[in-house]
Amino acid sequence: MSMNELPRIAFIGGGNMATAIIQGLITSGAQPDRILVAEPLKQKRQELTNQFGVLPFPDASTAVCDAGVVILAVKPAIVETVLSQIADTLLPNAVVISIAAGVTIDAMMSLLSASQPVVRVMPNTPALVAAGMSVLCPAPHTTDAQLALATRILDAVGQTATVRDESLLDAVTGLSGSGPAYVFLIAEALSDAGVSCGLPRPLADQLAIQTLLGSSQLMSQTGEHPAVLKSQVTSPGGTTIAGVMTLEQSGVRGALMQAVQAAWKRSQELGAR
Ligand SMILES: NC(=O)C1=CN([C@@H]2O[C@H](COP(=O)(O)OP(=O)(O)OC[C@H]3O[C@@H](n4cnc5c(N)ncnc54)[C@H](OP(=O)(O)O)[C@@H]3O)[C@@H](O)[C@H]2O)C=CC1
Ligand SMILES: O=C(O)[C@@H]1CCC=N1
Repeated sequence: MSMNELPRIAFIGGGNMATAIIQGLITSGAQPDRILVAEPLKQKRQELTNQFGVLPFPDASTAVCDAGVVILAVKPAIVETVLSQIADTLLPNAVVISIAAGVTIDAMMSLLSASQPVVRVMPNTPALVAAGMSVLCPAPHTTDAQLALATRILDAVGQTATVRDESLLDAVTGLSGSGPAYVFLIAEALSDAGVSCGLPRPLADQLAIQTLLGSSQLMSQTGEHPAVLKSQVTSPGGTTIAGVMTLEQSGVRGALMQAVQAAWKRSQELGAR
């Protein structure tokens, strides 16, 4: 299926994640006039239309009436309100994709007809530059073809993986969903460190960002384990092992593990509400 053959896609909510996915779809060749966006804020609707040529709607129920895919990209707390708004106008075969953290398939199904295809997805913001990571979990009654359609949409903005055990999505949220924030925090800290050692800020920013990017590409392209690549940087008695030792002494590994676990638990709490 080429991008031009995708069904009409309605986004409910035109915020950060919706913008990232829309950008990826259009870059991959999707037709802007087959993408509909329901967004209450007039200025945001206008910006999306001006930037991408997508069709703007002030309310969700009109946007979904002839959409084959509906992507729920609103805050978790209002997913159920939106589902109640669209339940009557949704096409029976429209694939409902929710990217909301912690909103379970059961919670969604309680507001939809029992045969409505549903896929829950956890994406991340690098989708904006087609380097996202999205993990999909289909509802048990969703067909392979419907899952393949959802996968195709998310493939446009980066890599995809599928899990069948929905509870794993909380861990996915803690790692790849929230993970970009941890990486940005690390980049900021590395740049600050460079400045503290006398580097001008623009150069420190460039070094921090390119070091993270280059190291990620090296891991991804060689397929080598991070521990092997780390050992290639650490010369015996050299500079790197001195830096690594202070990171170990400050418990950086434990801190990162605790961060992922805290986000995992928060996702479980959101799902239990
Ligand atoms: N940001 C991220 O990194 C990730 C986010 N997610 C999930 O994606 C979802 C969206 O997050 P994000 O894009 O960051 O949030 P945003 O706040 O940027 O986007 C949500 C948008 O929905 C709009 N909205 C509110 N009510 C309605 C409604 N009734 N109908 C249509 N649109 C409405 C909001 O408008 P207004 O501003 O006027 O309220 C806002 O523009 C969340 O559920 C989050 O859990 C998942 C993975 C990663
Ligand atoms: O912080 C959040 O709740 C959302 C979900 C994952 C990333 N952002």
